[in-house]
Amino acid sequence: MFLRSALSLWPLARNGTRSYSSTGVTKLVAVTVDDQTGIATVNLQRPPVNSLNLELLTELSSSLTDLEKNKSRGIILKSYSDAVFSAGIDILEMYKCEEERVTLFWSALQEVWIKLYGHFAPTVACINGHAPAGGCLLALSCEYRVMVKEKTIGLNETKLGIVAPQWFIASLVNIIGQRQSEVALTTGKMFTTEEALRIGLVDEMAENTEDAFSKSLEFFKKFKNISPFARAQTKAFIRESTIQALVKNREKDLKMFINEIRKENVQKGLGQYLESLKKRKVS
Ligand SMILES: CCCCCCCCCCCC/C=C/CC(=O)SCCNC(=O)CCNC(=O)[C@H](O)C(C)(C)COP(=O)(O)OP(=O)(O)OC[C@H]1O[C@@H](n2cnc3c(N)ncnc32)[C@H](O)[C@@H]1OP(=O)(O)O
Repeated sequence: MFLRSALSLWPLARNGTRSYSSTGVTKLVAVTVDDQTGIATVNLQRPPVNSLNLELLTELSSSLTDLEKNKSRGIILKSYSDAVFSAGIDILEMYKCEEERVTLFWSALQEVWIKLYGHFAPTVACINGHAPAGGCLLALSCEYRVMVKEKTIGLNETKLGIVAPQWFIASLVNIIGQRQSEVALTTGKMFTTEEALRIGLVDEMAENTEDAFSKSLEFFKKFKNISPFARAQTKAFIRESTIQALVKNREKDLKMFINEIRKENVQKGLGQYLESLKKRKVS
């Protein structure tokens, strides 16, 4: 009953889904809520590779707030593209960046992670494309991961000459354990879907996006006979210490980020990495 009235805030589309965007105009994040199940699909749509810039993160953050307020029954996070789930942080947010913008940018990333990692309803990452670094972080924040075959995922920060912050690391350790994380992080390992499945970094492999989406929907059925309150509170207890570690240190984490990326050698490395991405395209 409550769900129905909450969902009525969203305009109903002909196919039984309600669409909305946090800004009133669908832009970088499109949310549709299935009228029957109350499950929201959050589609990242920033071509070409869904790299995470301030605007995308701001929209994602307000979409997550709206879903929390509207008591969504669950979230499926996916990409508009069948090639890339998210290329991670937009390198241009870190390369030759202005202090004011980079402060807003990193704060928005922290905010998204806190909201997604701690979202009360079940969350699934439908990883229908490559998911390096920040893209992997978004997937790790969800409770369940379904990944399309022959894609790649991982926290490859060291390959860019940067260090993954503690909360990135904790998100990985909580899923694959300390030993596997240490090897993966220090080597900047990008796992194929098959490898990721083998070490438990993802939970299921899918043939294609459609299959991944339908497997993502199946996940919610596990909670058919479980009290939503008991489920949500258990999740909160399990995730609380990881979330609090960042919440209590947001300012310190922000300063560390700004300090780190402004280093001359880091800026040089980021510049070279950007160049290599462009060259890779030509060859
Ligand atoms: C004491 C010290 C303590 C320290 C504490 C910590 C302090 C903080 C440290 C900082 C941490 C910062 C964390 C960062 C995490 C990140 O997310 S960094 C980003 C990492 N991302 C990547 O490495 C992905 C790079 N991209 C790719 O590998 C590929 O693009 C792809 C596999 C995703 C897709 O391949 P394909 O479909 O072939 O597309 P492309 O032709 O490669 O790309 C199209 C287009 O997009 C541009 N692009 C790709 N990725 C990015 C990106 N991340 N940012 C910006 N732009 C990107 C690419 O250059 C192409 O552009 P053009 O069309 O050529 O203009």
